[in-house]
Amino acid sequence: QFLKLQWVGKRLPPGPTPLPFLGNLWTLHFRIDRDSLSQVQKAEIGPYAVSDHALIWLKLTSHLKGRGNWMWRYPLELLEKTYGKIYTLWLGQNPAVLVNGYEAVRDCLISFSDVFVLREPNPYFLKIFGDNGITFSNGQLWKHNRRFGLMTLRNLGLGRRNMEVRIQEEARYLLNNFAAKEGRPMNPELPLANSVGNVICAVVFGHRFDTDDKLFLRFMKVFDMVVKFPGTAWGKVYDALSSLMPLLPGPHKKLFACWEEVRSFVREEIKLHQERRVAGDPPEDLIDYYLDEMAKTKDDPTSLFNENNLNVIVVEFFLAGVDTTSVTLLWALGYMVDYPDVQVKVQKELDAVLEPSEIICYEDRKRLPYTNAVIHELQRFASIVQVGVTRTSIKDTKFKGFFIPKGTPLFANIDSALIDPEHWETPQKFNPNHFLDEDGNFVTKEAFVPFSAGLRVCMGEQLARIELFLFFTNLLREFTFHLPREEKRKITSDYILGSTSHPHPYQICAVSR
Ligand code: HEM
Repeated sequence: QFLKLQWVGKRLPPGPTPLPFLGNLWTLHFRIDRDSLSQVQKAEIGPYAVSDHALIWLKLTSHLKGRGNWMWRYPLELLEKTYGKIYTLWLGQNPAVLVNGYEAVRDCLISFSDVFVLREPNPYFLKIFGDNGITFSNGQLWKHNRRFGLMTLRNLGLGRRNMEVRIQEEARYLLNNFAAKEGRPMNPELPLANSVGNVICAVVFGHRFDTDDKLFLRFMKVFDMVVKFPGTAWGKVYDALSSLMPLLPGPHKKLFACWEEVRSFVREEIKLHQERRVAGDPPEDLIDYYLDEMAKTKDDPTSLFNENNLNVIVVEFFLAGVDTTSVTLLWALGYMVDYPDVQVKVQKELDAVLEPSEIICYEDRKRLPYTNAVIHELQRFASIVQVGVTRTSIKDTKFKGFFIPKGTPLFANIDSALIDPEHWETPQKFNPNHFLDEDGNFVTKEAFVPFSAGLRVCMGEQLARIELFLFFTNLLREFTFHLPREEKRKITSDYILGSTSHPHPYQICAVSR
């Protein structure tokens, strides 16, 4: 096996020598630490948990103690020093190429966009989604579904009841929810997830749910479970032994029942839309748009519009759009508590520019350069998707002088671009000045790529940006956030590394201003 690894490795970019079975886990400072394992299992996991082997190992290495923040960056930085910006890591018995630094990441995602465009099939999501949807599909179907998704998001951004208006409404519900706590300590995680979940409900179903609606709460809870599963030890066993697992008892059986519940919730919504829909009425949400396309192409045997595909696309919008955005907001409140001077400065700007009862619009970001810079900086620094989502090469490829065989998993390390010292003055420090010029004007930065780039760039980027801006500004205008009196810790100094990195659960007080 050792010789086999050596032989296969010869064709790939350089990297540390892999050991049989373990590959390069030792290089990643891997050790099985009971604490880490249980934290990983408990971790809230977002859309990209899947079975990305690298993420699993990175997760396990992330809780090593004694080196301060951003543990997993450290071994990757060491590897970069030894092997350069592009190297191979053996994650167990599977090789993966890591591409580091903004320039190489950009070339990989943009110049080679049509080459590194495939997603690796994943047993867990393959079983649930089959060949449908956007995030895990490839080829013609991916293009077709992505085009439909983008067109729908664009259309929903227009008109009187557009997405911005819906988010403004949702922000008001969130403010009421926080205000009801009257400054007592609370964990903001669930209210944030429910609000962001309701924005996706507005996009796909055309309506929101009361946050005490039992059906909605059950949906969010079951959904949370199915999303978390791939990050658990059992989830990893499932992916490793996927052909055997259907024959064996275990928690995965329960999980697939949960998936069925999620899908039947969505099926019910589709049915309601079908019953209610009057031909010729303007479509109001993603399901309406899709049903119209299905009706238009019903006599075309080659049409890719079908109900199963619709169901998966709807589920994927929750999968990709809830955890990512709500976790970013969770970090946002954590940074405001940890950096009270930044919080005060944001509030001063909001007070100076906006009337107290003025409805905040996304356009207002242009009048609020400091606040806008803070939102960008916290996205950069929180770096929630870490190394990014795996791609594979569509063909044998020469990339920056290295041979990448067809089908090799590859990570364009987004995090390495977000902390590239060539592009950021103080890459390892939370510093809103990264996005301000000397006169305090907001400046964009090309290395700011939290949504990735190229053909597979995040489809919900615009929606997420509007959500982050409106939720953040509304919350900061209304409340001052601080730790409960008896607590002294820093919220943002540590994190749980799931598929998105989360702060450890925390309690804060939202005191009305
Ligand atoms: C702060 C929030 C968000 C962040 C940081 C984020 C980040 C990302 C990243 C890094 C990718 C992978 C792109 C690649 O493969 O290179 C991605 C893909 C995707 N995102 Fe987001 N995302 C966010 C919110 C959303 C929202 C709100 C939606 C809802 C519509 C969404 C929908 C998607 C979809 C459908 C994909 C798959 C695209 C494809 O494979 O073609 N995301 N996102």
